[in-house]
Amino acid sequence: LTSISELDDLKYDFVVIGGGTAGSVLANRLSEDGRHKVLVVEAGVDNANIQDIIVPFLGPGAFNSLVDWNFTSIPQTEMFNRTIPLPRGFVLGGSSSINFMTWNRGSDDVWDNFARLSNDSGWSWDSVSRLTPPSDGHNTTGEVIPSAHGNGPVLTSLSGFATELDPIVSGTARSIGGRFKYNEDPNAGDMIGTSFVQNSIGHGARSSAATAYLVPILHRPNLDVVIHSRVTKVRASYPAQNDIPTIDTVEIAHSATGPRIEVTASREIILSAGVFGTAQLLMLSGVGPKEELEKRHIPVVVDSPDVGKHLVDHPLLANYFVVNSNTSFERVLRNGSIAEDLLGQWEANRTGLMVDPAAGNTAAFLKNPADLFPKFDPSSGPKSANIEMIFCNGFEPLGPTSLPSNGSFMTVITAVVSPTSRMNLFSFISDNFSDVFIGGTLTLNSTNPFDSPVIDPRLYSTEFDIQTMVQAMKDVDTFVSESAWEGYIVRPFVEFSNDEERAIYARNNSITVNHSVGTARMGPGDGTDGVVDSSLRVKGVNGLRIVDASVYPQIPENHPQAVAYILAERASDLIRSCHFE
Ligand SMILES: Cc1cc2nc3c(=O)[nH]c(=O)nc-3n(C[C@H](O)[C@H](O)[C@H](O)COP(=O)(O)OP(=O)(O)OC[C@H]3O[C@@H](n4cnc5c(N)ncnc54)[C@H](O)[C@@H]3O)c2cc1C
Repeated sequence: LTSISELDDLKYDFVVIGGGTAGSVLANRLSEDGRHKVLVVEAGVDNANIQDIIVPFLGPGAFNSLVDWNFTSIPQTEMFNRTIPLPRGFVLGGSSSINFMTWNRGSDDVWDNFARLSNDSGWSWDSVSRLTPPSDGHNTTGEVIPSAHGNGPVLTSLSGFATELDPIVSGTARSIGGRFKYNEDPNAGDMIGTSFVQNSIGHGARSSAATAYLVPILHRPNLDVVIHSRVTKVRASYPAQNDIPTIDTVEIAHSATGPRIEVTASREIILSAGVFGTAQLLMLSGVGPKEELEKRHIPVVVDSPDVGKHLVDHPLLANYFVVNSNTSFERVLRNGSIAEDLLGQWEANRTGLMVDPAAGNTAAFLKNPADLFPKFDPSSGPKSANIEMIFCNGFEPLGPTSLPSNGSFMTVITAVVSPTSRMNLFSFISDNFSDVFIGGTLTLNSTNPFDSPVIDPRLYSTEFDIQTMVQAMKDVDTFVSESAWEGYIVRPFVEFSNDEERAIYARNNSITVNHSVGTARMGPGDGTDGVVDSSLRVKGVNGLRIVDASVYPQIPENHPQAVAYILAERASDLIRSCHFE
């Protein structure tokens, strides 16, 4: 449905707010047995027939377009007051429809850590992906362990277009070993090492939550999906019993000034509006830090101090090298007719450069060297990294540097994947938690649901984060100085003589990997630590759960979309166990 005026009945069993990554999974699982009426309310547009979404190489074309919310951070103090773009999917499938498609389930200790932080052993290591053959059908022996993969509907595969970098990177990892050792399959429980990248791609096209979970079930008579419709508030329709209100009503609008329509849910409302939308909607509905709500004259339903706190993302830096190459992909970015030919090839038989995201076919997840921050490792455990490097066969325009008009390039993307810009200041020095909170925040800009919230990820707000990025830059230099790279690398695009120069460059040029999480995090029991309990129920009310990346109790040290799918699959089981006899 394209308008709320098309809804003929305003009463459902379940209402899912947001038809994004997690919301699409819930829509599917909750409507599966046909006995419950489910409504999905999506603010954004339809995902069908949008070329930048479907063709993997064209993915970045979706940023800053009509399928992107186009959020921007406030000026970042530790980045010379630069503002950082924060894209999010404004479309069915949500961010899974516009992301870079890298597929990491996380190490087993990411999941064990979720279980520890929520005091719920149910959050354990599990599998949800199905591996399909790469588009070029190449022999993948030694690049992936098929038995480590499950049978969920999202199609995942290795790259379908080999690049000259692939054998150099994997060969270097095998010869250098140590921190850079070769890892046959990063999705088999241990992420550490250098591997071939798996993507949420099947048969040369993006596999998103919309294509895998939502579109195939749109015919179900007990499911309604309405797009172009923004939820502006959730509330209780009758007085609280035992002081605990039951949230059962969703207010929806097309525009800031347009009429509000109310829909009720007899069983549950599930908030899956993503890391920015969910926290904003909670606060607009009176669930949030008391002082923040009172400042905006919003009646307090629940004083929930963690709403909008602990926002954290992975800082990203593009490291460029001038290389000897005839195949690096910037020729496609510079010349429209080459791009057209490659698109023609993709349309004809789903082969060629367009079948992969330009994100690179190989990546490494590394621990910091032991002497960088001795005895301090904020990651989830020994199989989770501090640093990621992604090797891209061309110039990735990620950050303020524009594509030079000539020359061939390699980009090595580096990221800090265990950032500490999320903690209390002293929490990692001793067990004495301090009140000095240094994590990122999301707060309201106004009470208008159509205004963007104020987003402050506080990138590089700790010494650990900036020094880890400097280490990552030096790790790249170490890796590419091995003999396998001789004759290929001409020179680094930017030369550094010391770590101070590296740190300044990182602060000046970093963006994020778009992995924001944590604004409504999960906490143990019923206490005020955390917005939701380990079953993802909002503390202090009945009838409302949150299922999306905002509930992660710690940022996973990997690309987080697969974590959202797994989270939503388990949430569906939890909800079904309460309501499905
Ligand atoms: C540009 C980009 C690149 C990324 N690259 C990768 C990658 O390569 N690999 C990886 O693993 N992860 C990647 N990620 C991260 C990953 O995609 C997200 O973490 C994940 O998809 C989040 O899922 P979600 O369900 O929490 O939110 P989303 O998928 O963002 O879903 C939220 C949905 O709610 C809707 N919504 C919001 N507010 C409202 C409202 N008020 N009313 C109605 N609907 C609303 C939104 O329109 C959206 O559809 C990337 C993200 C982005 C943005």
